[in-house]
Amino acid sequence: MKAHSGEVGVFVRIRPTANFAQDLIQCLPDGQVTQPLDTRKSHVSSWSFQLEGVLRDVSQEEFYTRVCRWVVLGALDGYNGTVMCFGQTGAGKTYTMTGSTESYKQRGIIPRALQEVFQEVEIRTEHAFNVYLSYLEIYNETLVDLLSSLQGSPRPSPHGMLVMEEPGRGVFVRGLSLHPVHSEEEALNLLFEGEMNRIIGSHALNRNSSRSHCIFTVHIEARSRTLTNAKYVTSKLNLVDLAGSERLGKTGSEGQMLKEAVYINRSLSFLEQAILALGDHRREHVPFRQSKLTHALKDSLGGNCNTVLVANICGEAAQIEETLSTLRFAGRMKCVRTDPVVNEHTDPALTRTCETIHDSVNRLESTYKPLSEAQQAEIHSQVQRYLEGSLEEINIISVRQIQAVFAQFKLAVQEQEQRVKAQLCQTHNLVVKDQSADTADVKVSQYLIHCLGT
Ligand SMILES: Nc1ncnc2c1ncn2[C@@H]1O[C@H](COP(=O)(O)OP(=O)(O)OP(=O)(O)O)[C@@H](O)[C@H]1O
Repeated sequence: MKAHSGEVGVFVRIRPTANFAQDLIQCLPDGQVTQPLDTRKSHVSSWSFQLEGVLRDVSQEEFYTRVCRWVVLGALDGYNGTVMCFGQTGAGKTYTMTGSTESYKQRGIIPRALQEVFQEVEIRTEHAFNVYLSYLEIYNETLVDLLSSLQGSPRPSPHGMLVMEEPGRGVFVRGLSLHPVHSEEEALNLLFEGEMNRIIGSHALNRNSSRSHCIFTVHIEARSRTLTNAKYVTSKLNLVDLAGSERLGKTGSEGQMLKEAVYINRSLSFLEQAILALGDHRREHVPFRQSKLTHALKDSLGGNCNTVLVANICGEAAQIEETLSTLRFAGRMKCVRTDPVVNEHTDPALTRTCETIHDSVNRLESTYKPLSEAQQAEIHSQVQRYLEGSLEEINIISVRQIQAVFAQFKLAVQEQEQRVKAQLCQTHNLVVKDQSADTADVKVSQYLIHCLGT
């Protein structure tokens, strides 16, 4: 079940209810929602939403395979990916994203994605992968690093954490720790560490209600082991568990919980405004900076990203208002366009190394190329001037030239020999003819001829 390219994939997951048979909101696979007759308060009893699919009574494994797997595999190919769970409190967002601790079979999207990533790293041997994790919590408009307690985490910045944007790097959180992981086990340990640090509260609709938005990010970098170019790809896989919207009357939140609920509802409303603007192609401005959540998710909602929204709803008729509100949000998300492209980069250090190697290979090649006539004449001239003393150094840039210079020297020595021999022969003849010449001169000439190998 893969969303069409250029569209956000929107899926509905219905939390199973105890009164499944009579109490269920009818939610058909094509996005039709109907309300049971006896709970109708108005005459509108049927709504229609454009969605990828409605999943009811599916196992965690099937849900992951049908909805998320393609986004995870895309991240290994260099595409950014986002899977985000949205819905009212208690609808099953954390169950979907992290899973239940009750059994291994009930593990959610994050542990399954980590397993998939490391299985693929083993299989894709032609690439060297670097995997890093970060875990961000947004609680009451404050950014919290859920992994800051781990060894090796940077000391918290005195200026606090901040959502920032840089060309080429996109959106990132300054001060958020990034942890290298080399195996599924190591990654799961970090996930559990972060889970322990999350802020959980208890209210009428959920005993373990997340009081914050959480963004678990898998950062992937892949370099080819076979190609010696400086290109490499990176991606960010954002797995987002949003805090649940809540009707304050229904949850009965008070005090700190009430304050949290107000922050949660306000930030979700800003998220909805950003989604509305993203889906309206006539609007030039998208209000991402209204909240920390929308700012942190700026490059993860649409644009260069494979995006999936999971709309978690409760099956009970009593939750119809909240369900419709969630489905309206899901419908708006469907209007958001995406344009995923592989994040390819060039390593400047490696580029320089490659250029140096390339230059050396070129020089080595040119070094063994035969010399042209002009080059040979130039070397001949340089050697002559060097021998005469008018040139101090011979300009040599290749092995071929060295060979040519030696050849010229050999020639010069041979010519010199010829000249000496000729001179000596002349002198010898003179000596033979001129009996009056000094015998000592003759001996010197004979000695020289012997030395020169005649
Ligand atoms: N598909 C499901 N199958 C079985 N149990 C589920 C399912 N969905 C949710 N639950 C159970 O329902 C309860 C509430 O779910 P969960 O905590 O995931 O909701 P939530 O949407 O994250 O709520 P909140 O926004 O308050 O954090 C949990 O006990 C969870 O195990």
